[in-house]
Amino acid sequence: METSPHRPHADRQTVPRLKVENLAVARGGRPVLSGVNFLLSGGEALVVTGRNGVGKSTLLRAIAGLLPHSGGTVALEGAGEDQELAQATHYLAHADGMKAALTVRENLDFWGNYLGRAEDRRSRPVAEALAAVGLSHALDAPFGALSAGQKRRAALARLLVAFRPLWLLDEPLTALDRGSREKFAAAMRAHCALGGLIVAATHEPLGLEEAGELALGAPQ
Ligand SMILES: Nc1ncnc2c1ncn2[C@@H]1O[C@H](COP(=O)(O)OP(=O)(O)OP(=O)(O)O)[C@@H](O)[C@H]1O
Repeated sequence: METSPHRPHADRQTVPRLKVENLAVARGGRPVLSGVNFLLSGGEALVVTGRNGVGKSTLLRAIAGLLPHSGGTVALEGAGEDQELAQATHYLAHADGMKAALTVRENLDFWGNYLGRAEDRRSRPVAEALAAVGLSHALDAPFGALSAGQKRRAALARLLVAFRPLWLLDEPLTALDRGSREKFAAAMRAHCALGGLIVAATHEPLGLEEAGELALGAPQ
């Protein structure tokens, strides 16, 4: 599957490139993906579509290095000196990765420090990240007391508190209302404008008109 997404304005000085070549992945001993090819450069987004069970989450997990490849290669070039793909990636799946008893601020402070926010000037302060997802009012609320959509917004703010060039997003819009979706679309556009890359699996429009599409076939 080949695709060449549209390329909006990005910081061209250190343009990272995600190169996926002839990728094949099996699950439970059964081939799920084969012959997946695409090239994504800093500033670009790719939306992965396809029916339930076709392998969208499998593709994201394989790119993140969480599933072995039965063939092909995944390489992130130019993300930073000696930077491994894992250190250059935010992988957002269904779990929120937050502690219920800690406040939203405490959770995001933890993640920002753990993920090395000080290492990149594009990392955003916690208050700014929460404003970007419309959750400023919940800064000091325990994470466990948030609604499903608010929890998702806090998880999305985690992407912003420590800049990492590659975002792998699995159904990022789950539980978000319309206003939150628009805010997150703006955050994704801002990430691309900073030279970031986004690969997102979704059944719903992300609000990124310039994104390329990788339509996985062979419905299960
Ligand atoms: N842990 C597992 N062990 C074996 N097979 C699995 C496992 N997880 C997923 N699969 C299989 O891999 C295939 C791809 O699953 P995947 O979750 O990647 O699909 P998807 O396109 O993301 O689906 P959805 O739209 O429902 O989220 C499916 O046929 C599924 O049954």
